[in-house]
Amino acid sequence: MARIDLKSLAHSYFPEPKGDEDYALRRMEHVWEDGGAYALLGPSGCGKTTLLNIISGLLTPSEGQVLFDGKDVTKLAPEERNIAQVFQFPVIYDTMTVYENLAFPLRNRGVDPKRVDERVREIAGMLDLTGKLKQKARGLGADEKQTISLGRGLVRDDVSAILFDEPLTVIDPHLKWVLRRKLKEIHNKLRPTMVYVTHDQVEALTFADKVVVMYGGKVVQLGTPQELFENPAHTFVGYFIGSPGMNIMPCNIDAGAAWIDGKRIALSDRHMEAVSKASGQIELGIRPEFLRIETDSGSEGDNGIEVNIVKVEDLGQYKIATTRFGSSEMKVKVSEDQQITGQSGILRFAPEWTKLYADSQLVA
Ligand SMILES: Nc1ncnc2c1ncn2[C@@H]1O[C@H](COP(=O)(O)OP(=O)(O)OP(=O)(O)O)[C@@H](O)[C@H]1O
Repeated sequence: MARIDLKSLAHSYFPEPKGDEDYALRRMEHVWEDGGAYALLGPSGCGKTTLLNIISGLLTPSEGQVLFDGKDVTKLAPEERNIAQVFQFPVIYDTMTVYENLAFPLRNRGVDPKRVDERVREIAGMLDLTGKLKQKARGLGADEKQTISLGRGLVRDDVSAILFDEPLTVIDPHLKWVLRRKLKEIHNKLRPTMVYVTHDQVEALTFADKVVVMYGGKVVQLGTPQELFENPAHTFVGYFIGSPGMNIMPCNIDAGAAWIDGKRIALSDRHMEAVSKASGQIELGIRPEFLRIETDSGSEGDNGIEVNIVKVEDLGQYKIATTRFGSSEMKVKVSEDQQITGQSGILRFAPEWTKLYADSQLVA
């Protein structure tokens, strides 16, 4: 498997791009480690497929290079790149058995029959296809056919990378969950370099060691699921990751505090120092998990503000309280055993989890 380097990579579908807005992919510089499981995550139109197609060779980037283990593959066609690909819909031969389908990528390259047999049985075992090896693919359901496609993608152990383009779209929700876990297990066992495109954060966060979050043609953060949760580098990552997403609101900075709708939220020296060097629109962000609501007694103090509680949704293992002050709203994740009485309370901010953004970029 290979390390993938994206060097000064950018792509515009226009022959003469005039500005940033003409780029489907804005300039990026990344190293994706050999044996890593990467998810490309982002909303429709953010450039995921463009990036995947550049890595697979279906598309030649208008700028920059793609290297596999240091070798420049930018101009090579997909078949010259030694990669495996799994698409949204099954790519299998209906007239072949499941065994033959799984064996195909290996036989096609003249792999020794004994090795073919070992490998087919190993992958079939991992994907629960062993009992179906002798069946023709034609009679199988869409889920099973797509599972075979995954198997065909995984069966070679000599590819530089395995690229998955929303591979679980056609799979029913329960099996989706099972296959996601299986892909993760297979990755842990075989350590191929995997790149997995999805717009589903749960899929990305359960599958990947590193998630590449894309927005508006840019990689806005590349990090572990924990990093994306704890330290969103961009307000989009705050919104997009988490359920509900981060509370993010414009604020003014003055006298050692952030001011939102006339309410004062004390900031640390670290916040103040970083924000003093920043310019642009300043926003405060805090995840619902790092806010507390007190409804019994207490006063605002340094890290609390008085709020109205406008809604409490009980989601079983926890509740989400929607609080309002002035025209601002913040959501709070509350444990299932906390009783919320009354219609007002004190909303408390954990200072270490209070983030400041300048023009959407994290500053502290
Ligand atoms: N062949 C093309 N010609 C011109 N513009 C294109 C082409 N393919 C994609 N685009 C544009 O490039 C941008 C990125 O598209 P891309 O398909 O890479 O996004 P995506 O994140 O994969 O979206 P989706 O999840 O909907 O597939 C979009 O603005 C899209 O309209």
